[in-house]
Amino acid sequence: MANKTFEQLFAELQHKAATGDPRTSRTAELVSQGVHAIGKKVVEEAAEVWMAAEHEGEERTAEEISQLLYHLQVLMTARGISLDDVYAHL
Ligand SMILES: N=c1c2ncn([C@@H]3O[C@H](COP(=O)(O)OP(=O)(O)OP(=O)(O)O)[C@@H](O)[C@H]3O)c2ncn1[C@@H]1O[C@H](COP(=O)(O)O)[C@@H](O)[C@H]1O
Repeated sequence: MANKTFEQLFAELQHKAATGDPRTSRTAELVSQGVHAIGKKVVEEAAEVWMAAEHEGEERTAEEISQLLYHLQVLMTARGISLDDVYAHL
């Protein structure tokens, strides 16, 4: 049961990055920290996906994947890359 789709999350993050308060929005906080800090989170979350897939269950792995997808979307937002920009390469 999904809380939201990939596209819905991306739209929410665009709004948070533009209007969110870094004190209350994780997205606004990360975007204010910049691409370098967000990139480190992407690498960290990717490693956690790998470890979960190899050593933990499906639910834990899915949770880690959701965190990686979130941080990738934050990186896209910070760089001004749209979903269509990415879909064009799929
Ligand atoms: N999907 C997510 C999401 N996934 C992961 N995270 C963040 O990523 C963290 C998980 O990474 P870590 O375990 O490394 O957390 P941490 O150790 O506290 O991170 P550090 O500060 O130490 O780097 C979580 O604690 C969240 O802060 C997310 N933060 C927000 N969202 C969604 O994004 C939308 C906008 O959220 P806000 O910008 O916070 O309003 C909402 O729909 C949220 O549900």
